[in-house]
Amino acid sequence: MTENDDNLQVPVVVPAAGIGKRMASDIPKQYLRLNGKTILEHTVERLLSHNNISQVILALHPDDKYFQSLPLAQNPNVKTVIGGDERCDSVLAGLKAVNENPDTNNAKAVMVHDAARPCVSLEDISNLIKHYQQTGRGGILASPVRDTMKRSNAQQQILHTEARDNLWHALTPQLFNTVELISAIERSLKEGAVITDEASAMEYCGYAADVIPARSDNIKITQPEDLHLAEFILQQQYQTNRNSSKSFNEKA
Ligand SMILES: Nc1ccn([C@@H]2O[C@H](COP(=O)(O)OP(=O)(O)OP(=O)(O)O)[C@@H](O)[C@H]2O)c(=O)n1
Ligand SMILES: C[C@](O)(CO)[C@H](O)COP(=O)(O)O
Repeated sequence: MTENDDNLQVPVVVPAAGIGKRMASDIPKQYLRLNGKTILEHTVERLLSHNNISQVILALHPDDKYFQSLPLAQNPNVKTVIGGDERCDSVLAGLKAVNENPDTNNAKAVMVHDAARPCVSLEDISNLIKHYQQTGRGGILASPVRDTMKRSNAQQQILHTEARDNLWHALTPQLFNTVELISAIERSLKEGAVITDEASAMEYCGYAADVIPARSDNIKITQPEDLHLAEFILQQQYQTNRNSSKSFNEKA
């Protein structure tokens, strides 16, 4: 069922219950600050600045002691649930809240976006939503692989070179029919399928899933060296926005 409506509102589940092991920081990486705000705030504010997004459902760690001190905690458009042991568990908790919440349960489509991806562009989100509206098919933002890709054994001995045509980095948001995605994740978990993103659950259950070409600077902040890169990307994006709003005001 496509929803050709410019006012289509798509709720977003944001898994934010991780502990950031690979970041090796004193606090969960989503609460590290870049340009004066936590990564989580950057991400949620970016999402809520999109015309088709008015509800964010955050999945938080059961022992999260940081969120309540953020202004986000007072935002009526931000709801929270308790996440789970794995990302997919956190996503499922958020999806069930979308399906049960009267503010969001009439939405046929839902997006899932990592808290650790604050640099996502509004245009890419628009492209993902337009794809769903025009085709009725779910999809994921993805960036084409640019490097030669090698497959090795556990001893890091190269086995072969992977063909890289039609090979993509899966990004987020990922957009799917809410009920179908809940069903796919539940079945995948029940049957022990390895799912590291929403599309892998949909693929496992035979649902359609498309890639929508997107910017490669929609990075997932994972390791320490990602922080400076993300800070630079965000600074560039905010500067571009300032310049465009300045030139708009000068023309007005
Ligand atoms: N049980 C989990 C694990 C991860 N996440 C979220 O899923 C997103 C992507 O996961 P990842 O980058 O792996 O974050 P962490 O799991 O925190 O990182 P690490 O694997 O290094 O511990 C993050 O926003 C993270 O907070 C979650 O909500 N629940
Ligand atoms: C969902 C995701 O960001 C797509 O690339 C990725 O699979 C998350 O993996 P992680 O190991 O939970 O960071």
